[in-house]
Amino acid sequence: MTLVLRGVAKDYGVTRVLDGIDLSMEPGEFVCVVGASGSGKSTLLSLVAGLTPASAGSISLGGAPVTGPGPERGLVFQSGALFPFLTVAENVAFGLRLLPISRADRERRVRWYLGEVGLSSLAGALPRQLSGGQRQRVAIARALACEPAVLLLDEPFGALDVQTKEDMQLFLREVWRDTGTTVLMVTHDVEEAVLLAQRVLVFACGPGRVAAEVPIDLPAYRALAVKRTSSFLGLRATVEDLVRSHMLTPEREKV
Ligand SMILES: Nc1ncnc2c1ncn2[C@@H]1O[C@H](COP(=O)(O)OP(=O)(O)OP(=O)(O)O)[C@@H](O)[C@H]1O
Repeated sequence: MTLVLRGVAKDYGVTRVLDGIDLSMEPGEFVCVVGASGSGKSTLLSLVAGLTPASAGSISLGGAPVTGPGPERGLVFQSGALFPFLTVAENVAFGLRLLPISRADRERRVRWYLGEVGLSSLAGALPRQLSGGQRQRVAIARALACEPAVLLLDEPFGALDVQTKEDMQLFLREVWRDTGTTVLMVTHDVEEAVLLAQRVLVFACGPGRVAAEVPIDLPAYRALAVKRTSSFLGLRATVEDLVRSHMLTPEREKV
């Protein structure tokens, strides 16, 4: 399903925080959004998730307008936000209760996606018994279990240590290739964006908008060693420079 945003804007009170967002994502694409704090990156995800309505413009998925949350769009936040009193398997099964599928199919999906994120042996554990990386894996499995056309990720690895973060980045690329789901991911981390995405959108502030788009023409298979190649370092520098040059609000730029 193609995700299309046309002229999307968002106002909070009298403040326009996003303006003129045009974006089209083909099925199976991986796009990362980077940019200054407050440039509206999370707001963009909330709009696509249907958690809040756009003030102008249109958002559609597979030709159908987005008017609220739906199982075809899975959302994962930085904190994972698991239900603390449900086991890992129950957390993964949670969203499936809303889908018109049989109990056997539900159980099959929970088993499959727990296997996919490497947590089958922890199916009966509670979230507090898991590490931060394991909790994020459960959150991703929970979103994937609904087999969404689009996976929306908001800084999913922002709270993890460097080593765990790298493991999760490689894991996410694998899951993306296995499932063919479309991924729209917000991150502060330019290196992460260049490692994961097929193209990177750079947001600017005041109001939030797409200031630049950088295609990431690295090989489809990316091991961590790709980070040491000259093409990776060049792309990272390009995106970093763009982020920096669009950090200032127009008012500050005049000073
Ligand atoms: N519910 C809300 N009510 C009022 N203003 C809001 C609300 N949510 C976000 N904003 C404002 O909208 C702007 C964009 O916020 P948003 O969280 O989308 O930015 P961001 O780029 O994701 O920032 P960060 O990188 O710091 O997470 C900010 O100025 C923020 O204060």
